[in-house]
Amino acid sequence: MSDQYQKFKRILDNNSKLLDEVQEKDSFGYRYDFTKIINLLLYILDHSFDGYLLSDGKGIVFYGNKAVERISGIPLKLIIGKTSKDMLAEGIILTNSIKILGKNPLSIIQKVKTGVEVFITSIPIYDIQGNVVFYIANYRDMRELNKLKKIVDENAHYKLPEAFLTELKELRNRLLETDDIIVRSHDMKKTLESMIKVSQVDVNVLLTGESGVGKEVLTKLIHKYSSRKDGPFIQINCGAIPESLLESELFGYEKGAFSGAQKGKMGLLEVANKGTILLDEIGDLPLNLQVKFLRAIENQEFYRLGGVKPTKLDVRIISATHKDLQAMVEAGTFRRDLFYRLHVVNISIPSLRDRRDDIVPLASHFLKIFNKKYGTNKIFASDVCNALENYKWPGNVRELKNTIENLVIFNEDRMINNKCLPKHIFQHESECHQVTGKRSMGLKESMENLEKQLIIKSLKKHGTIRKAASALKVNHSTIVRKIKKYNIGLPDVQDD
Ligand SMILES: Nc1ncnc2c1ncn2[C@@H]1O[C@H](COP(=O)(O)OP(=O)(O)OP(=O)(O)O)[C@@H](O)[C@H]1O
Repeated sequence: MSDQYQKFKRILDNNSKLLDEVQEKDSFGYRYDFTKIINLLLYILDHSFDGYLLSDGKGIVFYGNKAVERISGIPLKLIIGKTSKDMLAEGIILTNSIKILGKNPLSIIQKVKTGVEVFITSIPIYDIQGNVVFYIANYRDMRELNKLKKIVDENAHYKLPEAFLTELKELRNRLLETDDIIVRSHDMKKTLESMIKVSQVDVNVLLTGESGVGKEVLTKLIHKYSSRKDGPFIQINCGAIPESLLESELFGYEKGAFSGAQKGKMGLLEVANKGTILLDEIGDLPLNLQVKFLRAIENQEFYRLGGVKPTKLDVRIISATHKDLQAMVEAGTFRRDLFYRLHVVNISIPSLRDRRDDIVPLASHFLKIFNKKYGTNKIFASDVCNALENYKWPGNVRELKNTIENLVIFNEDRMINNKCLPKHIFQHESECHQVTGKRSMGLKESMENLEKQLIIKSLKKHGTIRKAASALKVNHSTIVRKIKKYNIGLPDVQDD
């Protein structure tokens, strides 16, 4: 104690005069005056670069440090004594932040009346009965975070200090959480890094990936973190609109351009001016429109149907497809010149079966969403995770989302176990798939997967760990160790 105290004293002696006021010496050593210690803590908070807001269990702010004022540009006297609801009503904050006063830590981006965007992480503090007694909200300036990101992007070729990169990644993860996008697998993290990088450069992007992998949600992310974020985000599915309407939808038309055109109409390329347009299913764009579109990109302008005055094209084009455009080019069904215009950067989003580490976090995320939507409180049994991870998910994240919604709606019991899952989920399960699946697993990972599957099967078949161990011709302790290693759930198995 006294060593620690001396160390603390030395640091403070060098930095401030406060310590003399904090301590009161008695005959046994040092006694502390807690009022003074709290003052010391507040002194430290006031000299912190990050902002801190403390509110009571009802969300009424009782303390804010100087950095909150510096970051938000709002005087503290307008904040202290108020809840976020009061601040929203008074126009001090422009986005509703009530959800940060929940039972769990949460991060949000909040816009305040000075126009500044603040990244807030709120952490509830509990008493021993589990009631929230107060909240600590950590304030960070989005401009600072974006500056940090820019430095990293611009200096990607230099080796930056590890701690700096770790912090940046952590911030990116937290930003993602505010966007409700779940990314845990290594491959998807890499894809996301490319997305964030490309969001900073105003180039056309071609996103490839099977249906339901998340092309649309990730396109919105590119738009949101780009310099066009204040412009519109427009989306059109080229495959869903009849060919006869697609041209006027994209390019617009002038009055009298065709019978029935009593008034002129803007096309989506014009509506998206200064923003981003997502052309989904670009492989379905008919050849005649491919020509017109190419011309628009090359000339940076286009004509409405029946129009004689050109309209400026100032949009970032993100095209998405689950088709093999390169093969279509070779087959002559997609123009090569347009392909190269759209494909300045190509980002390929892996199928869900090739990023199995994302499956359970996504399933838990959707369970939370649908529990909230339907007012339920369903939970997964541990065996469900294995089944979900082993299924091929041909419809990718969309199929997983629909499956979880169905389970929440139709499952009678609170606990969702393997028996509740649709039968087809088990039809694809086989060790062979584990070893020869499309994702290129290393030999070690493939062997481990196979080992895990064999243990699960043997446990299911024999019902006890000892019998399963005997069937697999290994010791009981080996199976126990591997159950732990692979996190295998044991609802119906006895530890004999
Ligand atoms: N990483 C993710 N985190 C959370 N939700 C996701 C994620 N990826 C996809 N989703 C959800 O899955 C569904 C399908 O995603 P999305 O529409 O982006 O796929 P897509 O690749 O554009 O599909 P399509 O090619 O059929 O248009 C959406 O409801 C989306 O919100």
